[in-house]
Amino acid sequence: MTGYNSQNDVASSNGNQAGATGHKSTEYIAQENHTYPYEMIQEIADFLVKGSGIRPKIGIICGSGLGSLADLIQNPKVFEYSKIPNFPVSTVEGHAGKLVVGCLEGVNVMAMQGRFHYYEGYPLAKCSMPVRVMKLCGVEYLFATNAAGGINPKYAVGDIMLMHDHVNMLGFAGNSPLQGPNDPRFGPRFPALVNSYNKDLINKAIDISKAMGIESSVHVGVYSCLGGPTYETIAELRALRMMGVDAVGMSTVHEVITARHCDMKVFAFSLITNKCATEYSEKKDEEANHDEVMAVAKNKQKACCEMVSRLVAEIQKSL
Ligand SMILES: O=P(O)(O)O[C@@H]1C[C@H](O)[C@@H](CO)O1
Ligand code: HPA
Repeated sequence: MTGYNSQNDVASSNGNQAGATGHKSTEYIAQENHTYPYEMIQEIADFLVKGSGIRPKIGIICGSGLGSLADLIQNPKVFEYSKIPNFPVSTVEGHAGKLVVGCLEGVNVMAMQGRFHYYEGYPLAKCSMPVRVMKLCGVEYLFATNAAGGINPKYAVGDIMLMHDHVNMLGFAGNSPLQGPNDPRFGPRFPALVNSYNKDLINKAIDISKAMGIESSVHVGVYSCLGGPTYETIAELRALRMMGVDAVGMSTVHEVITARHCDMKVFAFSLITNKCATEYSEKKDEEANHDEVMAVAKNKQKACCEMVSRLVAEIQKSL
C-alpha cells in the first residue's frame, strides 16, 4: 500500500514525480490522473467484505431520489461513505452517501445510496471508482439507475427508459474514467463498448414491465451524460436529439465504461423526471429543476423498486 490519499492534491503528495531518467513514475501518473491503484481498491473491497461478511453478486447504483432501491435489501449492513477508507463523500441532495450490503430476492447485493458526479469536482476515475470496488468484492452484474430529462418527444414524465446505448459527450471532449495508466488486472487498454448494455437483461426487463402492466411507459433508448451541473440549453438539447439521444443526465456513462472494462454485465435505466424543452419559450415551468427531479423520483420509486427486485429474482433463477 502506498499510503497515497486520493483526496490529497497531487502537488502536495510524495516527491516521487520523476525518476533518475527524468520520466514520471507510473505511480505518479496514476496520482496525477486521480486513479486509484489496484491495491487501494482491494483494501476498500476487503474492508466491505470483511465488515459485512458478504460477497455481493449484484451492484446497484441508486440515481437521484432513487435511494429507496437500497431499502429493499434484507439484513442490511450499512456503511457511511465517510467511514469507508479512501471513499469520496456524497455532496448532492438525494444521494445519502451510504453503501448498503445484504440480500435481495435471495441474491447478495451491494447498493450505493448516492453516486459521485463530475460536477461535484470529482475526476471521472474517482466518480466510477466504486464500480471497481464492487468488482473486487465479487460483483458480476451492475445495475445503474439515474434521473434524466426526456428529449424523445414520445417520453412522458415518470416513464422509464431502459438504456441500450449511450453517447459519451465527456468522452468526445477527451475525458474518460480510464484515462491514465491501464492496470490489466481490471481490463484491457482499449476496451470495446458495443453491446455494453446486456440484451438479455433488457429483454427480461421488458417482460417484467408487461407483467407489471406498465409497458406503455417503458421505452428502450439512448442516454447521454453531460458534465453538469447546469441543465442543458435548447440548442444543446436539439443537438443531442439530432445525435439520436433520447434522455440526458449527468452520470452513469463513466460507471458503465468502468464496469465493461472489468467485464461486468450491465443493466441501466433512466427515470424520466422532466421533459426537455426543445422550443424557445418564456415559460418557467419548462425549466428543469432538481426539486422536480426529486419529487418525480419519489413518486415513481415504487415502480422502479419493483422492476429492480423482479430483475434480481430473474437473475437468481440463473445462478
Ligand atoms: O445521479 P443522477 O444522474 O440520477 O442525478 C441527476 C443528474 C444530477 O445529479 C441531478 C440533476 O437534477 O439528477
Ligand atoms: O434534464 C436534465 N438534464 C440533465 N440531467 C438531468 N437529471 C434529471 N433531469 C435532467
